[in-house]
Amino acid sequence: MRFRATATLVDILGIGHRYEEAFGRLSQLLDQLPQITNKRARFQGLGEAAQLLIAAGQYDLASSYAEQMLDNIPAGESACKSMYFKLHAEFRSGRMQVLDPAFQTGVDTCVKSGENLVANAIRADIASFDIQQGRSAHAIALLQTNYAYVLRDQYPSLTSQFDALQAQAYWDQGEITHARKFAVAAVDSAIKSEYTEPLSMAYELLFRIEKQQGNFRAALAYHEKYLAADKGYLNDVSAKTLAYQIVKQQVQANKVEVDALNKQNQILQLQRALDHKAVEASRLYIILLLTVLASIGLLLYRLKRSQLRFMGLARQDSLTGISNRKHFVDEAEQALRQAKRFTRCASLILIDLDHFKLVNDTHGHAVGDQVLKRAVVACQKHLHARDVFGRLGGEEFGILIPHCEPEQASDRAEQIRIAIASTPLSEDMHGVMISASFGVASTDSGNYEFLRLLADADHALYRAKRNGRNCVVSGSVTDGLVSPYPMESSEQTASDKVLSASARIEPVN
Ligand SMILES: Nc1nc2c(ncn2[C@@H]2O[C@H](COP(=O)(O)OP(=O)(O)OP(=O)(O)O)[C@@H](O)[C@H]2O)c(=O)[nH]1
Repeated sequence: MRFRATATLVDILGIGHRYEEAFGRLSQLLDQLPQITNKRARFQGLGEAAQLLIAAGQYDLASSYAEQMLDNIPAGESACKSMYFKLHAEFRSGRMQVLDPAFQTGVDTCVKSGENLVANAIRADIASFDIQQGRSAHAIALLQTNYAYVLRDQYPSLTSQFDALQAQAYWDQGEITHARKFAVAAVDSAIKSEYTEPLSMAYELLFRIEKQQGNFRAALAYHEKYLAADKGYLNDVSAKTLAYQIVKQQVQANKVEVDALNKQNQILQLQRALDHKAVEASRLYIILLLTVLASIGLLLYRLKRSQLRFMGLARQDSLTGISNRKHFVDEAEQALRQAKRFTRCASLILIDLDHFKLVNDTHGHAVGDQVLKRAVVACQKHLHARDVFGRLGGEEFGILIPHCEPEQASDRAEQIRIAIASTPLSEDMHGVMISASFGVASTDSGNYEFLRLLADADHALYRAKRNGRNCVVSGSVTDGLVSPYPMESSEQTASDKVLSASARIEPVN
């Protein structure tokens, strides 16, 4: 509906000589045309385009629109109008050398469809071409034959055209009376408010007729009217052509502007895409970086874990899982330093399993290992949180108890002794006797040196062995480093073993 309304508007604006607006609307109409599928609407729009473009002298363009009309004629319409636009464009182009038979076909088509007005418009072009070609008699015959129908239709521009053409043809034939009659008729039938081609033709003929007849006053009057009509007509033609060119330029300028905007838009889109890509790239870079960092973190974590595991293994006794000798000594020394700082008493219990060699020899090394483990479990049941417990070597163990007076230490040792002696045994350990001897020493004398304390406990332990084993003996530094009991040459005390791994303390005589 909008398309058809615009087409009608183009027609009205053209009739009203508002050519610039008409071409502006026509441009909109032609822009919409590709989207229009309705045949009737397309036919109407194409017809308006062809008609207005012929008026502006754009014959080739008009012809192409007329051909589009011919290609798709809607139901209820004939090819008559489309053919007329095409033929009229061809004739007005001035390129026609001989009369195209299509003109007669056009006339026949229009007559057949009952569109006599259009048929006569085509006949007017044929007659005009005949006059141009010097076949004025033929033109008169054609115009005369159809003149009655033209008069009946009362379409001023066509009537005026028929009159002017007959006047011209009769003039060419030398029939002045008829020429004058039709020239006057052309002036009378012309649209009064407009300067048209037939009006200009008619005034020119009248001027020539009067001049030829010697009526110079009348000739001058017609000449003036001819000049005015011709000028008016040419102005109108120029106005149409100019309007067409102005609108064409505007449309082109708009297109260039739209193209520029589109290009700008494309650049912006490309820029946005590039930004997006850059963000994506940096995001990938960050992900890559994070992955590398995570891998490094994981590697460090694994390294740390295995380091800790190795450190733990390095500190552990592999059979019993408790601290080994070195770690025990380190921990015990640290606990003694603490005790010294707060001048609190600390005690060391040395434990040595009794006749362990005999267990190994009698029941085998595996049973010996079991006994060691069970003895450790028995000890652990009586340990407190701050106690430092470790295996000093072979079947010897040490417990350093911080904040512990000698009496308390002896009591704790006694509890552990009972626990070891009453260790439950499994079936494969049948006949094994487990017991341990205990040597206890304390820092109550104010000496916090680990080796000295170890030596004291060692001597107490030695006495416990001498006392018959499976008992607790408490000793002190006052007992001296020299054992009151003679030691078998093969026997080596726990302190000897520790000293052999660190600084040896020479006995004081
Ligand atoms: N099964 C086993 N035996 C060990 C282990 N470490 C040391 N031994 C043995 O422990 C025994 C210690 O024997 P000795 O030093 O003579 O002491 P003992 O037989 O307990 O005698 P007393 O200490 O005087 O009661 C040796 O036979 C060592 O081979 C071990 O990890 N497992």
